[in-house]
Amino acid sequence: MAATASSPSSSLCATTVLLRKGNLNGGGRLATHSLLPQTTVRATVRVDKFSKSDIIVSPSILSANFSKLGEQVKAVEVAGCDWIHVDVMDGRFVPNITIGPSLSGRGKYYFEPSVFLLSKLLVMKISLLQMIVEPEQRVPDFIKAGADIVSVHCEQSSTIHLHRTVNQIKSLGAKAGVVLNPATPLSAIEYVLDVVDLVLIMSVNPGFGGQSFIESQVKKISELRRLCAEKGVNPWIEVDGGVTPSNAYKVIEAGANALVAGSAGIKTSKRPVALPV
Ligand SMILES: O=C(CO)[C@H](O)[C@H](O)COP(=O)(O)O
Ligand SMILES: [Co+2]
Repeated sequence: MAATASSPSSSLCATTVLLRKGNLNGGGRLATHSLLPQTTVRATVRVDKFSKSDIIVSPSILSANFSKLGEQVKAVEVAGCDWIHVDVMDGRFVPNITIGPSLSGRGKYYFEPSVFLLSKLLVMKISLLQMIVEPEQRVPDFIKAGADIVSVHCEQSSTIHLHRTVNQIKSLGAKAGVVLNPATPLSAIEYVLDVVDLVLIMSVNPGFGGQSFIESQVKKISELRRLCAEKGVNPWIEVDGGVTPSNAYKVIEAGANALVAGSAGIKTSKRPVALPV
C-alpha cells in the first residue's frame, strides 16, 4: 500500500467527540468493554480478516505528538493503515514510560491518552506491545480496553512464564505475540512457536523511536521464517525499530509480513503519512 493522510477535518479532537457520544448514550460503548465475550469476538474476527501474504504497516504512536494523538492516529487510519502499534513502557524493562489501558475509569476524562481512548476512536486494529515487567498483571485490562493483539517480551526479566502468559492472552480473546530483543536468540521462543499468533523481532534496543536499524536482525528474521516452515506454523512475523522506506524491502525479503513504522510512519512536525510499501 502507498497512501498519504489527509488532514484531520475537525478542529475539535474527534476522540473527544466520540467519548462524549459514548457517555451521552448512557455509556453503552463503555459497557461493551466490560463484557468479555464481545471483546473476544472483536479481537479475533478483526485480526483474522488479514491475509498473511500481504504486508501490514503498523504506525507506532511513540512518534506521535501526544497533545494531538487523536488527530494523528485518525490521519494514519484515513491514509489506509490497518494496525496501530502501541508500545506500553514502564520505565523498568525499558527506560521510558508511555501509556496505560485507562487510568480514569475507562476514558472518563477526555484528555487522557489511553488504549481505551484509541479503541473508541479507531476502526484500526490495536497491536499492543508490553515492554514491561510482569505483563501478565496488565493483560486483562489492556484487552478490556480494546487491544486486538497483545505481545509480550520473551526475556525472563519481563515475562517469567511465557507459555502461561501467551495462553492467558488467548483465553481472553486477543491474539498473542512474543517479542525478542535484538540480543535474544530464537531458541528463547522456539517452545511457544506453535501457540503464538505473532513473533516480533525488535530491530533496535527498545525504548525510543528514531533509532537506527540493527542489521544483524535481518538474518534473525530469515532464520525465524525458516524455523516456522520447519515446524509447519505461520505466525505473523513483525519487525519493529528503524524500519524506513529504504530498508523495508530487506525485512520483507527475509520473511517479515508486518512492519512497525515509528518515525517513518508518523511525523510529528508535518502532516502524518503512511509508509509506502
Ligand atoms: O518499540 C519502539 C521503540 O522501542 C517503537 O515501536 C518505535 O516507535 C519505533 O520507532 P522507529 O520506527 O522510529 O524506530
Ligand atoms: Co514498538
